Amino acid sequence: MASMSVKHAIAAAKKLRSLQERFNPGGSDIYPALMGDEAITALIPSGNPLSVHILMFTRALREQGTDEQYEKFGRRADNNEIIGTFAQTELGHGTYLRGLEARADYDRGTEEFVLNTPKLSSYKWWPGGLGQTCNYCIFVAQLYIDNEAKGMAMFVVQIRDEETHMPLPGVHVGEIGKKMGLNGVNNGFLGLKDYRVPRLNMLMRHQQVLPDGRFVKSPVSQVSYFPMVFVRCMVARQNSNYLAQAATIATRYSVIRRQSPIEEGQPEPKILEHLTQQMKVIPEIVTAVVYRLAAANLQNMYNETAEAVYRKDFSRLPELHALACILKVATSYDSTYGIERLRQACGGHGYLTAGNLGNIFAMAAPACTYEGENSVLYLQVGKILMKNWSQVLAGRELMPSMAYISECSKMTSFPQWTGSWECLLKAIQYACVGSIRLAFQSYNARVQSAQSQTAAVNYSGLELTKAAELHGRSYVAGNFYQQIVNSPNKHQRSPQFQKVLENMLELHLIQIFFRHLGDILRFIRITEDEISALQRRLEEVLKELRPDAVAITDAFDFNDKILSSALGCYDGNVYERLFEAALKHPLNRKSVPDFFEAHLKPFMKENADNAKKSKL
Ligand SMILES: CCCCCCCC/C=C\CCCCCCC/C=C/C(=O)SCCNC(=O)CCNC(=O)[C@H](O)C(C)(C)COP(=O)(O)OP(=O)(O)OC[C@H]1O[C@@H](n2cnc3c(N)ncnc32)[C@H](O)[C@@H]1OP(=O)(O)O
Ligand SMILES: Cc1cc2nc3c(=O)[nH]c(=O)nc-3n(C[C@H](O)[C@H](O)[C@H](O)COP(=O)(O)OP(=O)(O)OC[C@H]3O[C@@H](n4cnc5c(N)ncnc54)[C@H](O)[C@@H]3O)c2cc1C
Repeated sequence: MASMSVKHAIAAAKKLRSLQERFNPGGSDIYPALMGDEAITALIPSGNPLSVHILMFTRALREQGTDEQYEKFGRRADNNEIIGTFAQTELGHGTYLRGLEARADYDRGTEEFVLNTPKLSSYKWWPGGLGQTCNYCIFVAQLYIDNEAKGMAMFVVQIRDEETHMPLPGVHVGEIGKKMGLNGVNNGFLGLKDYRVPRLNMLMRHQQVLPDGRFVKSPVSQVSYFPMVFVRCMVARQNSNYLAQAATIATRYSVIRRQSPIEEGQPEPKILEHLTQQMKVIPEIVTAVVYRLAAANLQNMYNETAEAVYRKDFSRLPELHALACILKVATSYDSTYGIERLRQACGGHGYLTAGNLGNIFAMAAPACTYEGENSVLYLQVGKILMKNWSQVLAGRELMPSMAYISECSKMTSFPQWTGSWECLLKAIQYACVGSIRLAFQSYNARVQSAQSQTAAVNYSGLELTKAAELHGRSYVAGNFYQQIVNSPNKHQRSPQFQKVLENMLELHLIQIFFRHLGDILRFIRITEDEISALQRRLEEVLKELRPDAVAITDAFDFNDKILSSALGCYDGNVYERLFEAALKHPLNRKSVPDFFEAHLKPFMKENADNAKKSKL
């Protein structure tokens, strides 16, 4: 599997390079080129062993290295002359970066760093492609000068000979073992023992170690986290893709499969005629669209911030960090939940490998963990919300994506309930601000009672997480509302298309309203009649969107090769393809399986003999 994945990954990397040259000639930004990433991802259903090389190794060299270091390492990496990974996580630490144990001791006598993973728990563990594919890595270690810790630093480390691919002396590298998916990625482990690299192998765009050992601190230490921010932005796009693929499969199957008459004596309808099936499938189609739009917005913000950081303007880093966290969490959680819900909507055939929904789930699910485990990133955002609430109390302006928090904070009560889109959006935002206020009261009370900020974050963790989740909902729903209702290119849309988009907005807002009804009722009085009216609208908008479901998923434009699903094939010949796949199973090569003579027959005979004996 690994060699097949590498073969496909090389084909994908060549395709990506050509896309890059087409969309972004000579440029460094791979995102425009990734418009073909659905194809790239589909080429390698067991995961891409070059993903981290492309997404993190090359970018870290470009963004964290000096121009000279880019010339020495980055150009060769961009050109795929060397293959690298991003080796930060260790067997013993992944989230708490200040706890990383790998160390880099500066030797001013030789102007080198001596790299060590002092204990088993210090081994790098998980980096994509590290096991077998890569010959280089970005090695993240605690920097020590004269045995004084200076914080985290990144080092370009060659781990395998470029000709023979043999691990170099002092390098212990290999594959970490089978996973629940992505088994073509060869995630690996790496131990270094007294491994020396020249001083200029430390990436020094933002922080430097001078030949005499003097340390020049980064103006903003968080800029070293930038490679992770980029991938969080990519995850938002990629996981919305996974959800869109699953939604396409389930939608197509739901208009092929017929089951259970709705009226006595009537023929069995397509299962998508059942209202409950519509409630399983159509909201996931809309969620995929909602997150794809939010991810595109985030990517634009990343590109703008990256250019600003290149000019040493770090002002937008905090907002990008907050949004990248919230979108990475929301998209990975909701896509994973949605794909499983869509699998269940396809009955038993949804559980067949030939349906590919299990593999799409296995590809999407780890995004809840890598690039910052979701619950940890929610806490990150919760902390940022506490800082911003302090700004609100001090009457200061907030970052644009949090402006609604200021507005809602000035409302003494929620206006008369109208049930309009603006009303629904404001209700989610108002509930979010109410949750932030309550979280801040708990958090601040703890800080005032002399608890450390870290402890206060931990003990207020449930409320911080709730506030962060509602902030994510507010941002995503607000972005979707703007794109549908206030988009500058709205007039270019046909009335029919605008109506479909507005139906999707209606469904998204009502669905989020019902998902957080408890949170909303905590702060807003809504009558039973007003809630029942929303229930009716939900049923109505599902009915309205039903005729457009296939067209919307066709517009995702995934071909059969990408979907790789007997349930979601464009020609709708589901049963023929399921049967074709079944006949290809190795067990069907022989009429009588080998295990019959070896195991089953003796087992049955022994039981029959025992039964006879017991009768005697
Ligand atoms: C061939 C073709 C290929 C093409 C590919 C096809 C397309 C595929 C696309 C996408 C698929 C994705 C594939 C990806 C593959 C997986 C790769 C996975 C890689 C990894 O997992 S890398 C390791 C990731 N690890 C983490 O994320 C660690 C998480 N932990 C942390 O971030 C930190 O420890 C912390 C933030 C949780 C805690 O930090 P700390 O305790 O040190 O201190 P804090 O007080 O919390 O923070 C200090 C300060 O810094 C601010 N901060 C924190 N993080 C950031 C950041 N990232 N950016 C900016 N600022 C940050 C924080 O807000 C605090 O600020 P204040 O001091 O409060 O102001
Ligand atoms: C498929 C895959 C690919 C990966 N690729 C890479 C890669 O290329 N490079 C790389 O460096 N890493 C990679 N990783 C590692 C990934 O970044 C880590 O798994 C992730 O950061 C979580 O760290 P951990 O696994 O050590 O879990 P831990 O940090 O040990 O956390 C375990 C659990 O403890 C809880 N927890 C931890 N900290 C806190 C906290 N502060 N507050 C509350 N609860 C907390 C959470 O529930 C968390 O899930 C990959 C992981 C996977 C699954």
